[in-house]
Amino acid sequence: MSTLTEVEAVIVAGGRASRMGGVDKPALEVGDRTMLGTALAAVEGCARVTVVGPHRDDLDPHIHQVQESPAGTGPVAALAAADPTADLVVTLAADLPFITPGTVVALLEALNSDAHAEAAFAVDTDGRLQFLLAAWRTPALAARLAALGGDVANRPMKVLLPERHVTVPVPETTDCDTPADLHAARRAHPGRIAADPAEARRLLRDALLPVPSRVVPVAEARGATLAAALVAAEALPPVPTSAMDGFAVAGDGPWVLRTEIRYAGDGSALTLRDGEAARIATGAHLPEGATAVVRDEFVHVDGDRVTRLPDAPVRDDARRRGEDWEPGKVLAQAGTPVAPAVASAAASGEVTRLEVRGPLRVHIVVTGDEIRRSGPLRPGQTRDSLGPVLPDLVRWCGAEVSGEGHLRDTADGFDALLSGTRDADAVVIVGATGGGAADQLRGALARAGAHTVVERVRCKPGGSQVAAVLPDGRAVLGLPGNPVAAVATLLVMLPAIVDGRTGRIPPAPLLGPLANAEEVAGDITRLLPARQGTDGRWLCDNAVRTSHLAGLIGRTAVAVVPPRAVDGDLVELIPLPR
Ligand SMILES: Nc1nc2c(c(=O)[nH]1)N[C@H]1C(S)=C(S)[C@@H](COP(=O)(O)OP(=O)(O)OC[C@H]3O[C@@H](n4cnc5c(N)ncnc54)[C@H](O)[C@@H]3O)O[C@H]1N2
Ligand code: MOO
Repeated sequence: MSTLTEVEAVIVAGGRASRMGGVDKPALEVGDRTMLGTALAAVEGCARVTVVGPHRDDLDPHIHQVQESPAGTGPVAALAAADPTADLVVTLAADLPFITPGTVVALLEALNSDAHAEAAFAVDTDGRLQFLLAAWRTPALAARLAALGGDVANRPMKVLLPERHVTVPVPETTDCDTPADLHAARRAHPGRIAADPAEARRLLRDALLPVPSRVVPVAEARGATLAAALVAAEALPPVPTSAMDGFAVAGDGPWVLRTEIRYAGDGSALTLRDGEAARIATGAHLPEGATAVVRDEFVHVDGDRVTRLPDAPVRDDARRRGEDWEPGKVLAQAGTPVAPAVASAAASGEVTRLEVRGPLRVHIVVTGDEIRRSGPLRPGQTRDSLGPVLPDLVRWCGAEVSGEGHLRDTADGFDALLSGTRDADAVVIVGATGGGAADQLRGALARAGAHTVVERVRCKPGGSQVAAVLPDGRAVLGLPGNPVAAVATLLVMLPAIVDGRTGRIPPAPLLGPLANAEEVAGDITRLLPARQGTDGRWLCDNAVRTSHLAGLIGRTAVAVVPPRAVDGDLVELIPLPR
């Protein structure tokens, strides 16, 4: 067979996947790399590799990048844009998480084994032809494209099918078109031990698919994430307005004072003729004919005569229509949380409804036969010191509580929990990450068809946490039972679930310099209660009892202290609720 050095590869990696909430499908991770990364690995060694789609800054510079025109017009347009020149070309999609270099070799061998064949196509286990997973004689592909006479946009791949072709059974053809496909592909890969909390967050965020968006009145959007940009519907100000208490004037002055006074909220008709002035209040709309506003401090009024003071600066104290923005101005991009400023800017821009995802609805469960919420403790029981405060912590992370419960340590109970909380977007389970209880949680996750994203994290406390995704997209976060570990893990991980499921752009972490790093840093990342000293540096508590939250009293944040940190290092600070 030919060596790969005579072969080009074209990877079709376009557009936003509409069936997956508009995510960038080639960038989704399955296993330990993106699906585009899997495609690139499969064609490594080819003479030239072309990726067709939106430009990706993170690709190796030797990879050729082109975009079909217009963008998003399908695979035929993408192949036309790639324009390969080597004798042979391998084409593949960027949503095939199981293809390998062997898949590519099998296609090329099949093509070479039949001198008359113009192309070799993969067929899946059901015998269906995979048009994009193919090897072509490049002139044959060029001829098929030329025969379309430039009409390549949004054409089905079958228009390229040459009469003389061979097929190759390829078991790795499973593609990822829907969330269910993606979920099934990911389940085939084991969960990971994350190197630190930052990696755990990234893995979880990337494994989650956004919930469907909805259009709601602004007041109902608080706490959600914008799914579409907030675009001003009206100019601000919509009409010329006075910025000061003073006089609306027409012309250069001096002016004759009209008896009418222009108050804010006054919409009556008033027209100034050249040489006239009228008293006006801050926020009032300018009368017709007004050329400027002069504030009280800059004029002298004598009867009905108004003159500008000789040393007063000549300045217009009016706000002009559109001075702040014109209609169509993007006030906040998609992915922005609907915080008070966003809701307020929507009001200023005359926008009454927003397209949003979320707020994230979280179902909270504490587990453990020994845990008791209220009433006197019986022998063997432990007071539930987490259940009463978890709702506050969940809301602090920017989510809503859709339900709460206490679960006994039985397999049935865990199964019922996972199948019965479908109105939630995420399930937070406390105290089932280690020992026997963990088997209940992991067993129930396996029976429910979950994909475990994070199996453990290299950090202390919180190392035993589990994060998984259920087939319907719900996130499951298993928090360690020790209360300090549970709180630290929740504060680190729940915001990542909000990001992943609502499409929120991850907020930049809050950073601060450490005061006593050398005392508290260990071999793995530590999550420690911290407070700010008078010199502005952050002091961490080294010896923290994890069985109660009293150690968090008077502390402002949980510091994420990386291994071998030194004094003065900037570290992430996760604010604690006040
Ligand atoms: N042999 C080992 N045992 C444990 C290890 C270990 O590495 N080897 N790790 C310890 C650490 S660290 C943690 S954290 C816990 C994690 O265990 P689970 O997530 O399964 O949690 P539980 O065993 O159910 O509970 C641990 C601890 O916390 C108390 N707890 C649980 N829920 C509450 C609540 N709502 N309010 C107050 N206290 C709660 C529970 O009674 C236990 O004392 O495993 C350690 N063991
Ligand atoms: O895993 Mo435990 O969470 O270290 O405290």
